[in-house]
Amino acid sequence: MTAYILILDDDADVATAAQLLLRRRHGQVVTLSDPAGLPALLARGVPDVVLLDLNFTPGRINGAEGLALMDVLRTQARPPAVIAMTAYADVPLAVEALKRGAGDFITKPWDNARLIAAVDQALARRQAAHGAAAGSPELMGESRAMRELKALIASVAPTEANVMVLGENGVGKELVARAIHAASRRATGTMLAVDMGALPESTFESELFGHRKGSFTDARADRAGRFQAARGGSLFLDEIGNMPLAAQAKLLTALERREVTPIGADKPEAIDVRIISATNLDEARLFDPSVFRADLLFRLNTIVIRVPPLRERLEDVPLLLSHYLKRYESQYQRPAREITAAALDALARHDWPGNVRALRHACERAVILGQGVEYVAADFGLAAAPAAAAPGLSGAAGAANAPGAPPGYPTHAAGSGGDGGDRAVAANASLPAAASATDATLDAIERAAIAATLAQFNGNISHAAKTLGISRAALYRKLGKHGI
Ligand SMILES: Nc1ncnc2c1ncn2[C@@H]1O[C@H](COP(=O)(O)OP(=O)(O)OP(=O)(O)O)[C@@H](O)[C@H]1O
Repeated sequence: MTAYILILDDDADVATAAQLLLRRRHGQVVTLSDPAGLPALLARGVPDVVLLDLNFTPGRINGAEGLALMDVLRTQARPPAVIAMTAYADVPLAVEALKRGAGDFITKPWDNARLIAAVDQALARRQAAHGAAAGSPELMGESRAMRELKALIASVAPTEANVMVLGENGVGKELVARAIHAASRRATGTMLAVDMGALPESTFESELFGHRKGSFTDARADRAGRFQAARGGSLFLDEIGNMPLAAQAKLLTALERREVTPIGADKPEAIDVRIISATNLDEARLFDPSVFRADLLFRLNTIVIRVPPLRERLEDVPLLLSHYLKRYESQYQRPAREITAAALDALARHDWPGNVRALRHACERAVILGQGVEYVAADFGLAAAPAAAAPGLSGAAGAANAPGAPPGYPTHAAGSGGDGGDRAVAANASLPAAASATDATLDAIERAAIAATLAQFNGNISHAAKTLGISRAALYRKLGKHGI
Protein backbone atom coordinates (compact mmCIF):
# COMPACT_ATOMS: atom_id res chain seq x y z
CA MET A 1 0.00 0.00 0.00
CA THR A 2 1.20 3.50 -0.67
CA ALA A 3 0.72 4.61 2.90
CA TYR A 4 2.50 7.29 4.92
CA ILE A 5 3.84 5.89 8.18
CA LEU A 6 5.57 7.74 11.01
CA ILE A 7 7.75 6.03 13.60
CA LEU A 8 8.08 8.24 16.66
CA ASP A 9 10.75 6.78 18.94
CA ASP A 10 13.72 8.34 20.68
CA ASP A 11 15.82 5.22 20.09
CA ALA A 12 17.23 5.74 16.59
CA ASP A 13 18.18 2.06 16.20
CA VAL A 14 14.66 0.94 17.02
CA ALA A 15 13.16 3.49 14.67
CA THR A 16 15.51 2.56 11.81
CA ALA A 17 14.84 -1.15 12.27
CA ALA A 18 11.08 -0.54 12.00
CA GLN A 19 11.62 1.80 9.06
CA LEU A 20 13.65 -0.77 7.12
CA LEU A 21 11.06 -3.44 7.81
CA LEU A 22 8.07 -1.34 6.76
CA ARG A 23 9.65 0.50 3.87
CA ARG A 24 9.52 -2.47 1.54
CA ARG A 25 5.75 -2.45 1.83
CA HIS A 26 4.70 1.13 2.30
CA GLY A 27 5.14 4.27 0.27
CA GLN A 28 6.65 6.60 2.82
CA VAL A 29 8.07 5.59 6.17
CA VAL A 30 9.67 8.38 8.19
CA THR A 31 11.20 8.45 11.65
CA LEU A 32 11.18 11.18 14.28
CA SER A 33 13.21 10.90 17.48
CA ASP A 34 12.15 14.10 19.22
CA PRO A 35 8.42 14.63 19.85
CA ALA A 36 9.08 18.40 19.76
CA GLY A 37 9.29 18.03 15.96
CA LEU A 38 5.79 16.55 15.73
CA PRO A 39 3.76 19.76 15.17
CA ALA A 40 6.02 20.81 12.27
CA LEU A 41 5.78 17.34 10.76
CA LEU A 42 2.00 17.29 11.09
CA ALA A 43 1.82 20.71 9.45
CA ARG A 44 3.41 19.16 6.34
CA GLY A 45 0.93 16.27 6.26
CA VAL A 46 -0.74 13.83 8.60
CA PRO A 47 0.52 10.22 8.46
CA ASP A 48 -1.84 7.30 7.91
CA VAL A 49 -0.30 5.32 10.78
CA VAL A 50 1.90 6.40 13.69
CA LEU A 51 4.02 3.87 15.59
CA LEU A 52 4.33 5.70 18.87
CA ASP A 53 6.83 5.07 21.63
CA LEU A 54 5.20 5.82 24.99
CA ASN A 55 8.32 6.92 26.91
CA PHE A 56 10.90 9.46 25.72
CA THR A 57 12.72 10.91 28.73
CA PRO A 58 15.28 8.39 30.07
CA GLY A 59 14.03 6.73 33.23
CA ARG A 60 10.37 7.48 32.61
CA ILE A 61 8.26 4.41 32.17
CA ASN A 62 4.73 5.56 33.02
CA GLY A 63 3.87 6.32 29.39
CA ALA A 64 2.54 9.80 30.19
CA GLU A 65 4.59 11.40 27.39
CA GLY A 66 3.25 9.06 24.74
CA LEU A 67 -0.32 9.38 25.99
CA ALA A 68 -0.08 13.17 25.74
CA LEU A 69 1.18 12.84 22.14
CA MET A 70 -1.79 10.61 21.39
CA ASP A 71 -4.06 13.48 22.38
CA VAL A 72 -2.23 15.71 19.87
CA LEU A 73 -2.67 13.12 17.13
CA ARG A 74 -6.34 12.62 17.96
CA THR A 75 -7.11 16.28 17.38
CA GLN A 76 -5.98 16.20 13.72
CA ALA A 77 -8.68 16.64 11.09
CA ARG A 78 -7.94 13.13 9.80
CA PRO A 79 -6.33 11.47 12.81
CA PRO A 80 -3.78 8.76 12.03
CA ALA A 81 -4.17 5.22 13.29
CA VAL A 82 -1.89 4.84 16.30
CA ILE A 83 0.02 1.73 17.31
CA ALA A 84 1.51 2.28 20.73
CA MET A 85 4.94 0.78 21.41
CA THR A 86 6.71 0.29 24.68
CA ALA A 87 9.64 -1.70 25.92
CA TYR A 88 7.69 -2.56 29.01
CA ALA A 89 4.99 -5.14 28.52
CA ASP A 90 2.76 -3.27 30.89
CA VAL A 91 -0.87 -4.27 30.64
CA PRO A 92 -2.45 -1.24 32.42
CA LEU A 93 -0.47 1.09 30.15
CA ALA A 94 -1.60 -0.85 27.10
CA VAL A 95 -5.19 -0.55 28.26
CA GLU A 96 -4.78 3.19 28.85
CA ALA A 97 -3.29 3.66 25.36
CA LEU A 98 -6.16 1.71 23.82
CA LYS A 99 -8.66 3.80 25.79
CA ARG A 100 -7.10 6.99 24.49
CA GLY A 101 -7.62 5.84 20.95
CA ALA A 102 -4.64 3.63 20.03
CA GLY A 103 -5.81 0.91 17.66
CA ASP A 104 -3.18 -1.56 18.77
CA PHE A 105 -0.29 -2.07 21.13
CA ILE A 106 3.07 -3.68 20.48
CA THR A 107 5.92 -4.51 22.86
CA LYS A 108 9.60 -4.11 22.00
CA PRO A 109 11.46 -6.07 20.78
CA TRP A 110 8.72 -6.92 18.35
CA ASP A 111 8.07 -9.88 16.16
CA ASN A 112 8.45 -8.63 12.57
CA ALA A 113 5.43 -10.50 11.24
CA ARG A 114 3.34 -9.15 14.12
CA LEU A 115 4.46 -5.57 13.49
CA ILE A 116 3.74 -5.87 9.76
CA ALA A 117 0.32 -7.36 10.47
CA ALA A 118 -0.44 -4.63 13.04
CA VAL A 119 0.36 -1.89 10.51
CA ASP A 120 -1.67 -3.61 7.77
CA GLN A 121 -4.64 -3.94 10.09
CA ALA A 122 -4.34 -0.33 11.24
CA LEU A 123 -4.35 0.79 7.60
CA ALA A 124 -7.30 -1.43 6.77
CA ARG A 125 -9.25 0.00 9.72
CA ARG A 126 -8.36 3.54 8.73
CA GLN A 127 -9.34 2.88 5.16
CA ALA A 128 -12.66 1.47 6.25
CA ALA A 129 -13.20 4.61 8.34
CA HIS A 130 -12.05 7.19 5.80
CA GLY A 131 -12.62 5.58 2.45
CA ALA A 132 -10.11 4.25 -0.05
CA ALA A 133 -7.99 7.40 -0.11
CA ALA A 134 -6.03 6.46 2.99
CA GLY A 135 -3.89 3.64 1.67
CA SER A 136 -4.80 4.01 -2.00
CA PRO A 137 -3.85 0.52 -3.10
CA GLU A 138 -5.83 0.82 -6.31
CA LEU A 139 -4.28 -0.40 -9.54
CA MET A 140 -4.87 2.58 -11.80
CA GLY A 141 -4.90 2.72 -15.57
CA GLU A 142 -7.48 2.58 -18.32
CA SER A 143 -5.16 1.60 -21.20
CA ARG A 144 -6.02 -1.57 -23.05
CA ALA A 145 -3.08 -3.34 -21.38
CA MET A 146 -4.31 -2.36 -17.93
CA ARG A 147 -7.90 -3.34 -18.69
CA GLU A 148 -6.68 -6.76 -19.82
CA LEU A 149 -4.52 -7.04 -16.72
CA LYS A 150 -7.45 -6.23 -14.43
CA ALA A 151 -9.65 -8.76 -16.23
CA LEU A 152 -6.99 -11.42 -15.79
CA ILE A 153 -6.67 -10.59 -12.08
CA ALA A 154 -10.44 -10.85 -11.68
CA SER A 155 -10.56 -14.29 -13.26
CA VAL A 156 -7.51 -15.68 -11.47
CA ALA A 157 -8.12 -14.23 -7.99
CA PRO A 158 -10.97 -16.50 -6.83
CA THR A 159 -8.99 -19.65 -7.68
CA GLU A 160 -6.37 -21.08 -5.33
CA ALA A 161 -3.78 -21.23 -8.11
CA ASN A 162 -0.28 -19.96 -7.35
CA VAL A 163 0.43 -16.86 -9.38
CA MET A 164 3.75 -15.53 -10.60
CA VAL A 165 3.84 -11.83 -11.45
CA LEU A 166 6.52 -10.74 -13.91
CA GLY A 167 7.60 -7.23 -14.80
CA GLU A 168 10.26 -4.58 -14.51
CA ASN A 169 10.96 -2.74 -11.27
CA GLY A 170 8.24 -0.34 -10.25
CA VAL A 171 5.55 -1.55 -12.70
CA GLY A 172 3.16 -2.47 -9.91
CA LYS A 173 3.80 -6.19 -9.30
CA GLU A 174 3.12 -5.89 -5.58
CA LEU A 175 -0.03 -3.93 -6.31
CA VAL A 176 -1.14 -6.75 -8.62
CA ALA A 177 -0.44 -9.27 -5.86
CA ARG A 178 -2.52 -7.19 -3.43
CA ALA A 179 -5.35 -6.93 -5.94
CA ILE A 180 -5.34 -10.72 -6.34
CA HIS A 181 -5.39 -11.23 -2.59
CA ALA A 182 -8.14 -8.63 -2.10
CA ALA A 183 -10.38 -10.31 -4.68
CA SER A 184 -9.67 -13.83 -3.42
CA ARG A 185 -11.52 -16.02 -0.95
CA ARG A 186 -8.61 -15.34 1.41
CA ALA A 187 -9.27 -11.61 1.52
CA THR A 188 -10.24 -11.66 5.18
CA GLY A 189 -6.82 -13.13 5.99
CA THR A 190 -3.53 -11.25 5.77
CA MET A 191 -1.25 -10.92 2.78
CA LEU A 192 2.28 -11.04 4.09
CA ALA A 193 5.09 -9.86 1.83
CA VAL A 194 8.61 -11.28 2.06
CA ASP A 195 11.57 -9.91 0.14
CA MET A 196 13.20 -13.21 -0.78
CA GLY A 197 16.25 -11.50 -2.22
CA ALA A 198 16.97 -9.78 1.08
CA LEU A 199 16.60 -12.78 3.41
CA PRO A 200 20.07 -13.78 4.62
CA GLU A 201 20.69 -17.48 4.16
CA SER A 202 21.48 -17.81 7.87
CA THR A 203 17.98 -16.71 8.92
CA PHE A 204 16.02 -17.96 5.91
CA GLU A 205 14.42 -20.95 7.65
CA SER A 206 13.72 -19.11 10.89
CA GLU A 207 12.06 -16.22 9.04
CA LEU A 208 9.94 -18.40 6.78
CA PHE A 209 9.27 -21.47 8.89
CA GLY A 210 9.70 -20.14 12.46
CA HIS A 211 11.67 -21.53 15.39
CA ARG A 212 11.27 -22.94 18.88
CA LYS A 213 12.64 -21.21 21.95
CA GLY A 214 16.22 -22.28 22.66
CA SER A 215 16.81 -23.88 19.24
CA PHE A 216 19.72 -21.45 18.68
CA THR A 217 21.43 -18.72 20.71
CA ASP A 218 19.10 -15.87 19.73
CA ALA A 219 15.90 -17.91 19.89
CA ARG A 220 14.61 -16.40 23.14
CA ALA A 221 10.98 -17.30 22.46
CA ASP A 222 8.95 -19.45 20.10
CA ARG A 223 8.44 -17.57 16.88
CA ALA A 224 6.05 -18.18 14.00
CA GLY A 225 7.50 -18.03 10.51
CA ARG A 226 5.89 -16.13 7.65
CA PHE A 227 4.18 -19.29 6.42
CA GLN A 228 2.40 -19.67 9.76
CA ALA A 229 1.74 -15.94 10.20
CA ALA A 230 0.01 -15.81 6.81
CA ARG A 231 -2.19 -18.83 7.58
CA GLY A 232 -5.55 -18.49 5.86
CA GLY A 233 -4.20 -15.65 3.72
CA SER A 234 -1.62 -15.13 0.99
CA LEU A 235 2.15 -15.07 1.09
CA PHE A 236 3.75 -12.67 -1.39
CA LEU A 237 7.25 -13.88 -2.22
CA ASP A 238 8.87 -10.83 -3.80
CA GLU A 239 12.17 -10.79 -5.73
CA ILE A 240 12.20 -14.59 -5.99
CA GLY A 241 14.66 -14.27 -8.89
CA ASN A 242 17.30 -13.12 -6.39
CA MET A 243 17.06 -16.22 -4.18
CA PRO A 244 20.20 -18.31 -3.80
CA LEU A 245 19.84 -21.88 -5.12
CA ALA A 246 20.15 -23.38 -1.61
CA ALA A 247 17.21 -21.31 -0.41
CA GLN A 248 15.24 -22.30 -3.51
CA ALA A 249 15.66 -25.97 -2.51
CA LYS A 250 14.24 -25.29 0.97
CA LEU A 251 11.29 -23.38 -0.40
CA LEU A 252 10.59 -26.12 -2.92
CA THR A 253 10.47 -28.77 -0.19
CA ALA A 254 7.98 -26.69 1.83
CA LEU A 255 5.72 -26.17 -1.19
CA GLU A 256 5.88 -29.82 -2.30
CA ARG A 257 5.03 -31.17 1.14
CA ARG A 258 2.66 -28.31 1.98
CA GLU A 259 4.17 -28.28 5.43
CA VAL A 260 7.05 -26.60 7.24
CA THR A 261 9.07 -27.58 10.28
CA PRO A 262 10.08 -24.72 12.57
CA ILE A 263 13.74 -24.91 13.65
CA GLY A 264 13.93 -26.99 16.82
CA ALA A 265 10.42 -28.47 16.39
CA ASP A 266 9.93 -32.21 16.17
CA LYS A 267 6.77 -32.09 14.09
CA PRO A 268 6.01 -30.34 10.80
CA GLU A 269 3.08 -27.91 10.58
CA ALA A 270 0.67 -27.91 7.65
CA ILE A 271 0.65 -24.69 5.66
CA ASP A 272 -2.45 -22.92 4.46
CA VAL A 273 -1.33 -20.07 2.25
CA ARG A 274 -1.73 -19.08 -1.34
CA ILE A 275 1.60 -18.23 -2.91
CA ILE A 276 1.89 -15.16 -5.09
CA SER A 277 5.44 -14.54 -6.26
CA ALA A 278 7.11 -11.81 -8.26
CA THR A 279 10.36 -11.12 -10.03
CA ASN A 280 11.84 -8.60 -12.39
CA LEU A 281 14.05 -11.22 -14.03
CA ASP A 282 13.35 -11.58 -17.71
CA GLU A 283 11.95 -14.92 -18.72
CA ALA A 284 15.12 -16.14 -20.41
CA ARG A 285 16.98 -15.79 -17.10
CA LEU A 286 14.11 -17.31 -15.13
CA PHE A 287 14.19 -20.40 -17.33
CA ASP A 288 17.97 -20.75 -16.92
CA PRO A 289 18.43 -23.62 -14.42
CA SER A 290 21.70 -22.12 -13.18
CA VAL A 291 19.63 -19.13 -11.98
CA PHE A 292 16.30 -20.65 -11.01
CA ARG A 293 15.30 -24.26 -10.39
CA ALA A 294 12.82 -25.47 -12.98
CA ASP A 295 10.92 -27.62 -10.44
CA LEU A 296 10.38 -24.61 -8.17
CA LEU A 297 9.36 -22.49 -11.14
CA PHE A 298 6.64 -24.97 -12.06
CA ARG A 299 5.31 -24.92 -8.48
CA LEU A 300 5.08 -21.15 -8.55
CA ASN A 301 3.94 -20.29 -12.05
CA THR A 302 0.62 -22.09 -12.38
CA ILE A 303 -0.61 -18.74 -13.65
CA VAL A 304 1.78 -16.12 -15.00
CA ILE A 305 0.78 -12.48 -15.05
CA ARG A 306 2.97 -10.07 -17.00
CA VAL A 307 2.71 -6.42 -15.98
CA PRO A 308 3.64 -4.24 -18.95
CA PRO A 309 6.16 -1.43 -18.47
CA LEU A 310 4.73 2.06 -18.35
CA ARG A 311 6.36 3.00 -21.69
CA GLU A 312 4.03 0.46 -23.35
CA ARG A 313 0.95 2.14 -21.86
CA LEU A 314 1.85 5.81 -21.92
CA GLU A 315 -1.84 6.67 -22.25
CA ASP A 316 -2.08 5.89 -18.49
CA VAL A 317 0.42 8.63 -17.63
CA PRO A 318 -2.09 11.54 -17.29
CA LEU A 319 -4.35 9.52 -14.98
CA LEU A 320 -1.42 8.45 -12.80
CA LEU A 321 -0.08 12.01 -12.70
CA SER A 322 -3.40 13.38 -11.63
CA HIS A 323 -3.80 10.70 -8.96
CA TYR A 324 -0.37 11.12 -7.41
CA LEU A 325 -0.29 14.93 -7.64
CA LYS A 326 -3.62 15.07 -5.79
CA ARG A 327 -2.37 12.63 -3.22
CA TYR A 328 0.82 14.58 -2.47
CA GLU A 329 -0.93 17.96 -2.62
CA SER A 330 -3.22 16.71 0.10
CA GLN A 331 -0.43 15.05 2.09
CA TYR A 332 1.82 18.13 2.03
CA GLN A 333 -1.15 20.51 2.23
CA ARG A 334 -0.20 22.32 -0.97
CA PRO A 335 -2.64 23.99 -3.37
CA ALA A 336 -3.90 22.05 -6.36
CA ARG A 337 -2.04 23.07 -9.52
CA GLU A 338 -2.32 22.29 -13.22
CA ILE A 339 0.53 20.95 -15.37
CA THR A 340 1.76 23.11 -18.28
CA ALA A 341 1.06 21.66 -21.73
CA ALA A 342 4.81 21.41 -22.41
CA ALA A 343 5.38 19.49 -19.18
CA LEU A 344 2.49 17.14 -19.84
CA ASP A 345 3.85 16.48 -23.29
CA ALA A 346 7.32 15.69 -21.92
CA LEU A 347 5.87 13.45 -19.20
CA ALA A 348 3.63 11.62 -21.65
CA ARG A 349 6.55 11.00 -24.03
CA HIS A 350 9.10 9.98 -21.40
CA ASP A 351 10.02 6.29 -21.50
CA TRP A 352 9.89 5.85 -17.70
CA PRO A 353 12.60 3.24 -17.09
CA GLY A 354 11.68 3.33 -13.37
CA ASN A 355 8.00 2.84 -14.31
CA VAL A 356 5.12 3.93 -12.04
CA ARG A 357 7.33 4.16 -8.95
CA ALA A 358 9.49 6.76 -10.71
CA LEU A 359 6.40 8.64 -11.86
CA ARG A 360 5.11 8.67 -8.31
CA HIS A 361 8.41 9.98 -6.96
CA ALA A 362 8.45 12.60 -9.70
CA CYS A 363 5.00 13.79 -8.59
CA GLU A 364 6.09 13.99 -4.97
CA ARG A 365 9.13 15.99 -6.02
CA ALA A 366 7.00 18.34 -8.12
CA VAL A 367 4.58 18.98 -5.25
CA ILE A 368 7.43 19.71 -2.84
CA LEU A 369 9.69 21.72 -5.13
CA GLY A 370 7.31 23.32 -7.63
CA GLN A 371 7.30 27.09 -7.17
CA GLY A 372 5.12 28.32 -10.02
CA VAL A 373 1.35 28.58 -10.42
CA GLU A 374 1.56 25.52 -12.68
CA TYR A 375 3.87 22.50 -12.61
CA VAL A 376 6.65 22.65 -15.21
CA ALA A 377 8.75 19.79 -16.55
CA ALA A 378 11.73 20.54 -14.32
CA ASP A 379 9.53 20.23 -11.21
CA PHE A 380 9.31 16.54 -12.12
CA GLY A 381 13.05 16.28 -12.76
CA LEU A 382 12.50 16.24 -16.50
CA ALA A 383 13.83 18.46 -19.24
CA ALA A 384 10.90 19.82 -21.27
CA ALA A 385 12.48 19.04 -24.63
CA PRO A 386 15.00 16.29 -25.34
CA ALA A 387 17.04 18.86 -27.30
CA ALA A 388 17.72 20.75 -24.08
CA ALA A 389 20.41 18.28 -23.06
CA ALA A 390 23.55 19.75 -21.54
CA PRO A 391 26.36 18.69 -23.83
CA GLY A 392 29.43 16.77 -22.80
CA LEU A 393 28.15 15.05 -19.66
CA SER A 394 29.52 11.60 -19.15
CA GLY A 395 30.28 9.10 -16.43
CA ALA A 396 28.14 7.65 -13.67
CA ALA A 397 27.23 10.92 -12.03
CA GLY A 398 26.16 12.42 -15.31
CA ALA A 399 23.96 9.46 -16.09
CA ALA A 400 21.75 10.23 -13.11
CA ASN A 401 20.28 13.29 -14.65
CA ALA A 402 21.03 12.82 -18.30
CA PRO A 403 18.02 13.46 -20.52
CA GLY A 404 15.89 10.38 -20.57
CA ALA A 405 17.06 9.26 -17.12
CA PRO A 406 14.20 8.23 -14.86
CA PRO A 407 12.80 11.20 -13.04
CA GLY A 408 12.60 9.00 -9.99
CA TYR A 409 16.20 9.87 -9.22
CA PRO A 410 16.43 13.57 -9.86
CA THR A 411 18.94 15.94 -8.35
CA HIS A 412 17.44 19.29 -7.57
CA ALA A 413 19.33 21.65 -9.80
CA ALA A 414 20.10 24.95 -8.14
CA GLY A 415 18.02 27.71 -9.62
CA SER A 416 15.50 25.38 -11.22
CA GLY A 417 12.75 27.09 -9.23
CA GLY A 418 13.54 30.20 -11.28
CA ASP A 419 10.66 31.83 -13.05
CA GLY A 420 9.04 28.47 -13.58
CA GLY A 421 9.25 28.64 -17.37
CA ASP A 422 9.92 25.32 -19.06
CA ARG A 423 12.70 26.60 -21.27
CA ALA A 424 14.47 28.44 -18.47
CA VAL A 425 14.70 25.38 -16.30
CA ALA A 426 15.30 22.74 -18.93
CA ALA A 427 19.03 23.28 -19.14
CA ASN A 428 19.43 23.44 -15.38
CA ALA A 429 17.44 20.27 -14.91
CA SER A 430 20.00 18.40 -16.99
CA LEU A 431 22.95 19.42 -14.84
CA PRO A 432 23.84 16.77 -12.31
CA ALA A 433 24.80 17.99 -8.85
CA ALA A 434 28.12 16.19 -9.16
CA ALA A 435 28.99 17.60 -12.58
CA SER A 436 31.33 20.22 -11.27
CA ALA A 437 34.05 19.26 -8.83
CA THR A 438 34.16 22.78 -7.45
CA ASP A 439 30.64 23.03 -6.15
CA ALA A 440 29.96 19.36 -5.65
CA THR A 441 29.74 18.29 -2.03
CA LEU A 442 30.65 14.77 -0.99
CA ASP A 443 26.98 14.19 -0.25
CA ALA A 444 25.95 15.27 -3.73
CA ILE A 445 28.52 12.96 -5.29
CA GLU A 446 27.27 10.05 -3.18
CA ARG A 447 23.69 10.84 -4.09
CA ALA A 448 24.47 11.07 -7.79
CA ALA A 449 26.45 7.81 -7.72
CA ILE A 450 23.59 6.00 -5.99
CA ALA A 451 21.01 7.45 -8.34
CA ALA A 452 23.09 6.52 -11.38
CA THR A 453 23.62 2.97 -10.15
CA LEU A 454 19.92 2.56 -9.40
CA ALA A 455 19.08 3.88 -12.83
CA GLN A 456 21.59 1.47 -14.37
CA PHE A 457 19.84 -1.46 -12.70
CA ASN A 458 16.34 -0.14 -13.23
CA GLY A 459 15.84 0.44 -9.52
CA ASN A 460 16.92 -3.05 -8.46
CA ILE A 461 18.17 -2.56 -4.89
CA SER A 462 20.07 -5.85 -4.65
CA HIS A 463 22.10 -5.27 -7.81
CA ALA A 464 22.74 -1.62 -7.03
CA ALA A 465 23.92 -2.44 -3.49
CA LYS A 466 26.25 -5.12 -4.85
CA THR A 467 27.76 -2.77 -7.42
CA LEU A 468 28.20 -0.01 -4.85
CA GLY A 469 29.82 -2.49 -2.48
CA ILE A 470 27.40 -1.91 0.40
CA SER A 471 24.67 -3.99 2.02
CA ARG A 472 21.03 -3.60 1.00
CA ALA A 473 20.28 -2.23 4.47
CA ALA A 474 23.02 0.39 4.08
CA LEU A 475 21.66 1.32 0.66
CA TYR A 476 18.15 1.71 2.06
CA ARG A 477 19.55 3.99 4.76
CA LYS A 478 21.33 6.10 2.16
CA LEU A 479 18.18 6.27 0.01
CA GLY A 480 16.36 7.61 3.04
CA LYS A 481 19.16 10.06 3.82
CA HIS A 482 19.19 11.46 0.29
CA GLY A 483 15.44 11.31 -0.11
CA ILE A 484 15.77 9.17 -3.24
N1 LIG B 1 -1.19 0.89 -11.82
C1 LIG B 1 -0.78 1.61 -10.76
N2 LIG B 1 -1.61 2.53 -10.22
C2 LIG B 1 -1.22 3.26 -9.16
N3 LIG B 1 -0.03 3.14 -8.57
C3 LIG B 1 0.82 2.24 -9.05
C4 LIG B 1 0.49 1.42 -10.17
N4 LIG B 1 1.53 0.60 -10.42
C5 LIG B 1 2.47 0.88 -9.51
N5 LIG B 1 2.04 1.87 -8.69
C6 LIG B 1 2.82 2.45 -7.58
O1 LIG B 1 4.18 2.40 -7.95
C7 LIG B 1 4.98 1.96 -6.86
C8 LIG B 1 5.68 0.67 -7.22
O2 LIG B 1 4.70 -0.36 -7.28
P1 LIG B 1 5.04 -1.85 -6.80
O3 LIG B 1 5.84 -1.82 -5.53
O4 LIG B 1 3.78 -2.62 -6.82
O5 LIG B 1 5.99 -2.25 -8.00
P2 LIG B 1 6.85 -3.57 -8.17
O6 LIG B 1 6.73 -3.97 -9.59
O7 LIG B 1 6.47 -4.58 -7.13
O8 LIG B 1 8.30 -3.00 -7.89
P3 LIG B 1 9.66 -3.78 -7.48
O9 LIG B 1 9.88 -4.86 -8.49
O10 LIG B 1 10.69 -2.70 -7.60
O11 LIG B 1 9.45 -4.27 -6.09
C9 LIG B 1 4.04 1.83 -5.68
O12 LIG B 1 4.05 3.02 -4.97
C10 LIG B 1 2.69 1.62 -6.32
O13 LIG B 1 1.65 2.06 -5.50
